[in-house]
Amino acid sequence: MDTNAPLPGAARTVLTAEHEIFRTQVRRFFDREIVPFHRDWERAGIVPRELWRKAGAEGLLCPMMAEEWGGAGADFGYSAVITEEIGRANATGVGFPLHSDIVVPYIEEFATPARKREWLPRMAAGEIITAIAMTEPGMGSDLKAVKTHARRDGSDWIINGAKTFISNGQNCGLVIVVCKTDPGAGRKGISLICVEEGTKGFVKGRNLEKIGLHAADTSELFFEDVRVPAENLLGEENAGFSYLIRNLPQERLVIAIRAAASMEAMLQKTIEYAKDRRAFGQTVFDFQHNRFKLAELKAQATMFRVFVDHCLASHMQGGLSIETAAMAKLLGTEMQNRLLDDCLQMHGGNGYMADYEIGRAWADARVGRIYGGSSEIMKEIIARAL
Ligand SMILES: Cc1cc2nc3c(=O)[nH]c(=O)nc-3n(C[C@H](O)[C@H](O)[C@H](O)COP(=O)(O)OP(=O)(O)OC[C@H]3O[C@@H](n4cnc5c(N)ncnc54)[C@H](O)[C@@H]3O)c2cc1C
Repeated sequence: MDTNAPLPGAARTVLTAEHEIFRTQVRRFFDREIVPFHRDWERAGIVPRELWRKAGAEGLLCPMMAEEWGGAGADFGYSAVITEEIGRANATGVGFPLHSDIVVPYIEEFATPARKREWLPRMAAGEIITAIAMTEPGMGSDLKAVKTHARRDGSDWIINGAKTFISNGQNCGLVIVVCKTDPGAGRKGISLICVEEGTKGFVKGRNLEKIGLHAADTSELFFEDVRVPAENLLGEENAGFSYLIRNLPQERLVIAIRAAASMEAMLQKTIEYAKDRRAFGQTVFDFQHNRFKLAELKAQATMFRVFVDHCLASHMQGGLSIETAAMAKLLGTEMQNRLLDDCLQMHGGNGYMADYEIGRAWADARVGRIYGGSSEIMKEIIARAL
């Protein structure tokens, strides 16, 4: 069965044959370099940096980056393929989309030419892994309440503050720090400033213990009188909030795309499991209750695939609105949580065992309703546009 088809027997129209050729290459890389090791990385709490360099050499990082900086100058469809393969393989520790589709685009758009020359080729090669630090111990959803502060001192910025829950936080070679640069100005007093690993006063705290996403490094980060050159500022001073808002639809679409792929893959595995597992003299699939449940799940996943492909097409044409991206994230992650719970149930006790993919996917999916803007914040965004 072709799990990439949105409707039985119908090919997806949003991606081209070239995208699908790329998928074959990505899948081969995943099967060779990621799938056999992901359980070990879950135990270690981190993915090795070496994987990033291999992915860079294979052209799997920053596909959209302009060729002059070391990228492929490709469209977002190529990024979508990588995200889908992460969802399909349940390789949730692999933070490529955060790096390629969320953090690096800020650098490519807003860094000075000298900084772009210095950083971007190394980011495409996987030599510099990136993170973005918005959330703080006392603040997450209400971004304008950020406390981390940066002040100008001659030709430098001096940053003080603490961040938490930062993805790629242990592995990052560079982090974009969301700072207050005009504390009295609310959202109009926020700037984005890059801090490199090894800068004096920049300390990586604990790799946080989570209930899922065990292979992903998620960290506290501390900034104590961290001095960075003025040119580490991205774009204009105090314009950071507007840059963040502009790029959020892509971040939310990435989460929705991964949810769609995860639902399809885990549903397919559950169907196979139910057809194989026997109880009361028949297969689990033979019970009408279970066949009806699987039929419902298939219908829901199919409906979401059509919507998310519509969003993907809109985004590739430059027309995905903030509220439509919020709808995709809200619907996708909420549906994914329900669907994976039903799939886990159909696995019985095996579903609760970490050796089975479904249990891990179920735990990993929970965060989708929280990060990248929680489900409640998505509803706020959608409601504002009503
Ligand atoms: C695994 C993981 C990885 C993460 N990665 C990153 C990262 O790389 N970078 C980063 O900066 N952050 C990251 N985060 C943080 C994440 O974005 C925040 O946790 C999220 O935005 C919610 O913020 P909060 O935790 O402070 O919750 P709060 O803002 O304290 O919210 C608590 C509850 O109140 C609800 N709530 C808040 N405001 C409203 C409202 N207006 N209306 C209704 N309900 C509301 C929320 O929906 C939530 O249910 C990560 C988090 C996790 C768990």
